[in-house]
Amino acid sequence: MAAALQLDRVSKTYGSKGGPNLRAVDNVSLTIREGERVALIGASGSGKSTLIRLAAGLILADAQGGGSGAVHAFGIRVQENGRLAREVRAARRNIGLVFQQFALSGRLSVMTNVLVGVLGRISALRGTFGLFNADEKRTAYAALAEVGIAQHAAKRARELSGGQQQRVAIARALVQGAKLVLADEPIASLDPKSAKRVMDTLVTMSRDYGIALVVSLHQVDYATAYFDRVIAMNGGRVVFDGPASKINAGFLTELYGASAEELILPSQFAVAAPAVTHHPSSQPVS
Ligand SMILES: Nc1ncnc2c1ncn2[C@@H]1O[C@H](COP(=O)(O)OP(=O)(O)OP(=O)(O)O)[C@@H](O)[C@H]1O
Repeated sequence: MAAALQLDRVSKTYGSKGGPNLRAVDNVSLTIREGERVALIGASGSGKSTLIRLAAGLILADAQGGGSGAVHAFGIRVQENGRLAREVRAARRNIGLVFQQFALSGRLSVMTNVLVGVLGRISALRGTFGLFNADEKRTAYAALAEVGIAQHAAKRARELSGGQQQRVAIARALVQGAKLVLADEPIASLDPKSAKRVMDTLVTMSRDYGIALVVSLHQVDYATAYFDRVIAMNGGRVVFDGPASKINAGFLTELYGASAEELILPSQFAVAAPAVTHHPSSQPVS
């Protein structure tokens, strides 16, 4: 069975005017299995966002030759050796993105934003003119109901709160039929209650539909509350990849020194247990 995501010796170097180049991701190899849920943690600037963008083929890895810099999703090549793969569109069809920036089109309705998830499957012409059929609309509405915001379907996306917008992005990934969801700091800048709802929704979706999930998180407390496997990055490298149960304050200080502090929530913000519902009879909404 092909891995949901496979990275082979992937690096990304950013040039800076007058200064030294910065290696944001340094020779990372990792495998995420189908249906697996993984939290990606690390202090600010450790390379989490860059890694997620590389995985989605939104940015190109360094060209180093020798089969390095290869990214595959479900066995389909996304990029290799600093070039996007010819089959990248097919690979992306399986990948849902839940990103804070460029997530939604604020002036379009919530419903239309979710319908964008269908675009991978319908003709470009029909998509351009927004000609979605009744079946597609029903599917999109069902996905919005699934993430608990069907009542906002007709509103413009920008009228929704940050947490609601993240749930629209999750509904879009469901409609898309994504088998892997990459979420880049989906709860950054959300209040604790909204953050919990977004995390609950992501994990419920993953459990119910067997969707692999990679979530970058600033706060380790969410990583340990919601995930079995944690990948920790520092200076562009993977410094830990293992069970969440190993992560505690002492271990984080070993990994990050003083910057461990920014990863640990003050106790008044302790993360409540996940409210993850399981519907064994659920059918994919797509
Ligand atoms: N487009 C870019 N050009 C130049 N440098 C960049 C670019 N994007 C990221 N970097 C640098 O690469 C490093 C890794 O950044 P990245 O955003 O991946 O880290 P992060 O772990 O996601 O951080 P945060 O938690 O603050 O989002 C940082 O030093 C950052 O300044």
